[in-house]
Amino acid sequence: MLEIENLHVEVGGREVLHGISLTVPDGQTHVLLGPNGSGKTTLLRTIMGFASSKVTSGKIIFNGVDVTNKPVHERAKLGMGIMFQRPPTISGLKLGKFITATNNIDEARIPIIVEKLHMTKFLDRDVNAGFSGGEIKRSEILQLTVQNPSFVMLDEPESGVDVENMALLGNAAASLLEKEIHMKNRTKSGLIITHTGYILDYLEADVGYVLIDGYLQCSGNPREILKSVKTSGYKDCISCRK
Ligand SMILES: Nc1ncnc2c1ncn2[C@@H]1O[C@H](COP(=O)(O)OP(=O)(O)OP(=O)(O)O)[C@@H](O)[C@H]1O
Repeated sequence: MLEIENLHVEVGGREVLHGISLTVPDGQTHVLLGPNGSGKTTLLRTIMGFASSKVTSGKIIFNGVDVTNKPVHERAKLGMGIMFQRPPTISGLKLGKFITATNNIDEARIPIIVEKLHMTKFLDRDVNAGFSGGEIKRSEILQLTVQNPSFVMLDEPESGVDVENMALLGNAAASLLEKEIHMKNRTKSGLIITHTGYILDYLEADVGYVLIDGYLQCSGNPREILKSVKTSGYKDCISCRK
């Protein structure tokens, strides 16, 4: 579904990603780990097409289409969606109106999903205005669920989320990624940034990567990578790079 070829990206006049290549096949979910500031969010924002990320060389191919120079809204139309780490507040736009405008699912399902995510009382509030950390994450996964993208990017879905909200969020993400059906029948794929790996309690991931200083250092079984990082931090990955 997604192929990234030798991607070099500058942010604020400095190269942050130095030749990233990866492929996420149909039906698979990959996770991205790495220390703070290593370029994980930049990679997701570049895939989504935000102008702040300047691609200086390399390609992003989505379902066979070269999207490297396409704007965000065209990538969204093609089926890409992102859950932000720190989404903006949108003053003057009610959440209820927003999800109706961006809806790509059977309308009858919306109230059920809203209820499941405990978001009913937020529908008449401006998007993210005064929402708590956990409420923002539920709002984000609600927006993504109704947008119904085929390529789902989640940027640190766990941060600031309590145990009960984590279950709501994790189950919603699993459902969005069609984890209840066999991989070969899925129409969805995903790329998830995680520091803690809590999201893996709710959905299986197929491949994990470690990004260090803008280089994809290694890839492999996500749980094994996470275990190693939890035991010895990123020092082995860093020494591996030197
Ligand atoms: N607009 C900008 N101008 C200058 N530098 C930037 C800008 N945006 C991001 N950066 C820098 O790019 C680097 C990568 O940032 P990024 O947010 O991608 O890291 P990350 O791996 O997602 O970190 P974290 O785990 O802390 O969220 C950081 O050093 C950051 O300060």
